[in-house]
Amino acid sequence: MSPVISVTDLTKRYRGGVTALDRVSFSLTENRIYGLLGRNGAGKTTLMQILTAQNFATSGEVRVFGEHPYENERVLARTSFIKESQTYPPVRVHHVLRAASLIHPGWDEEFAQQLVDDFRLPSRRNVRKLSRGMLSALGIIIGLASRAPLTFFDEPYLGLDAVARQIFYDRLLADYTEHPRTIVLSTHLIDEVSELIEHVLLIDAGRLLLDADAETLRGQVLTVSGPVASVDEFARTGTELHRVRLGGTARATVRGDFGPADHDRARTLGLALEASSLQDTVVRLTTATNGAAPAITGATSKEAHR
Ligand SMILES: Nc1ncnc2c1ncn2[C@@H]1O[C@H](COP(=O)(O)OP(=O)(O)OP(=O)(O)O)[C@@H](O)[C@H]1O
Repeated sequence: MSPVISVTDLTKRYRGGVTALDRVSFSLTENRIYGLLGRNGAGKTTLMQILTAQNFATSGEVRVFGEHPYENERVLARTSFIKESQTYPPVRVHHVLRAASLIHPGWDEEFAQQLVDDFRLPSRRNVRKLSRGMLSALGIIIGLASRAPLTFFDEPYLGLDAVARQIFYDRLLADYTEHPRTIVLSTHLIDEVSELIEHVLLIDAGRLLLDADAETLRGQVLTVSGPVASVDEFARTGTELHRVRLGGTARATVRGDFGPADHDRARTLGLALEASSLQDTVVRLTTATNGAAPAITGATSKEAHR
């Protein structure tokens, strides 16, 4: 099966010397939900802009549906990109939705109307008069109802309240289950989307730090706590990412190819053990060695140290 996206050695340098992307390589398979994660300025938006032909690479190869995306109607018609702070012409909401329906061949009008109701969007109001959260809801409705085979959401929920964000997650998951497609979701609200994400891409300072199946990753990063000597011993079986010490006890986040035998050993050592949350893993990996933590790449638990 050919990948939906294939990126090889992608580098983007902006004028002024910022390297936003530094030899990034990965591929995305169809019908998965990808989480594109990373700190502010990591390079996420730049990457999505290049993949949707809204920005140019300095070097490297990008293929979307096997083709170059630039000025490529075949590719762009199958792609939807919902940006943070998306702007619209000053027309009524239903006119914006009508325009979106004409651009996207997979548009589902009934679904769009249902989402308008769900988000309580005033469809006869001019978009200039929408609140910040309502504008975000409009982008989300377009992103979902377009049912594009490849959909990017770049921090789509600026100003959106917790209830509306939950509606977004619920509708996204339900619709994705019925109409599988490739979704790339960039967000800082990692805890909120951790159940949604099937595969994680973590970018830090322009470099791909993590390319891993979310379920596999859950077993690879563990937090152990107990007597310092036991924590020391357990930590030697992997890479220690973080440690907090409290008197004679310690709590450490350790990354490794752990299996049932390691869990048993932790118990024998008198340690409490839990899987690290995705948010914790991302925080620890991007701070472990001042952003220079070893990369974990590949859909399996194989690690590639660079
Ligand atoms: N047009 C530009 N000219 C110069 N530098 C830019 C430009 N656009 C982005 N950058 C820089 O490139 C780097 C990556 O920016 P980018 O917007 O891709 O990050 P991001 O991961 O999306 O960040 P955030 O999570 O804050 O939205 C940053 O250092 C940013 O300042």
